[in-house]
Amino acid sequence: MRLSGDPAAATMSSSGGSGNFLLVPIPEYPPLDCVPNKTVKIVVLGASNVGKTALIVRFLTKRFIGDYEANTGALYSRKVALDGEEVSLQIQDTPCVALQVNPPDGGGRPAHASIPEASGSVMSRTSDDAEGLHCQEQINRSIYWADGYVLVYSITDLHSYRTIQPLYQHVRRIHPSGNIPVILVGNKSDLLRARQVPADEGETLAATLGGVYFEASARENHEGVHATFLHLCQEVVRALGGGNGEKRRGGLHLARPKSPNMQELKRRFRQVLSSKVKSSTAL
Ligand SMILES: Nc1nc2c(ncn2[C@@H]2O[C@H](COP(=O)(O)OP(=O)(O)OP(=O)(O)O)[C@@H](O)[C@H]2O)c(=O)[nH]1
Repeated sequence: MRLSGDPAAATMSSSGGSGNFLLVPIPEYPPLDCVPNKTVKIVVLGASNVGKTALIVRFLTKRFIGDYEANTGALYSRKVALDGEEVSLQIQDTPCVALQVNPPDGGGRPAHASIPEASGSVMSRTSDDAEGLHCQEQINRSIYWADGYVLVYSITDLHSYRTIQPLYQHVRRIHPSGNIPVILVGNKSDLLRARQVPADEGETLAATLGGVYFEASARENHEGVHATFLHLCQEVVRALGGGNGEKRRGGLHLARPKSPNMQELKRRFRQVLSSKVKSSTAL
């Protein structure tokens, strides 16, 4: 990935929030700028707090930003050079999905999946399906829209790992047929001492999903995150019938960003300057 220059981090006072916030520009291309009929649409899915946003920010800016406002599901559009071809990459961040642990007597909410019907009928606000997965309507729409899927769990959170299988089943209910490129990411690999999910469990699960497993750390390592998104983009282009099948050299390079839309940034990222930093400067 090549970013022209290093996006300047800007510190701005928040409107309505408290204190200063560090904003990292994520340059955007308005969708109409997208390269016609060469668009790769990716959605990043997973339980709460696994690092979905951090992975996207690391991929797009090469930086790790520790804290964000609650994930509301932003869409990022970038032009990228993929194996020598220019494509428009759209990455949809999503709010967390929750695995409801249904009471043993099978009580709890009716098991139904509000999946977009071919007729486009309105779906219920949320959907609970047989595995007790709780998805907001916007997540179902993102699943419906996307060509490729990044399923994320944290290696430090067994529950987030257990969410992956029902989440994949849910994706399959929305896309019952065809090849849906999927990668499984075990994030926070820098927290080895807090590991709850062995790497081979991730490998095994990825194999059952028909995808590839990547262990990554949005905090520590840009290359690993880049390789993750590169692999999925190549799989999506192959699945969409682009290229002639074999993996070509060239990799993935982000095009020169336009000037960031700071108003847009205000809506996307905020990082409360950590009290540690303040107290250390106060010493
Ligand atoms: N140590 C470590 N912490 C990480 C890593 N990635 C994310 N985090 C932290 O995990 C927390 C959640 O990161 P987010 O990117 O907001 O996770 P999310 O999945 O978008 O969270 P939701 O808003 O709950 O959906 C933040 O405090 C991050 O700083 C990582 O690779 N290593």
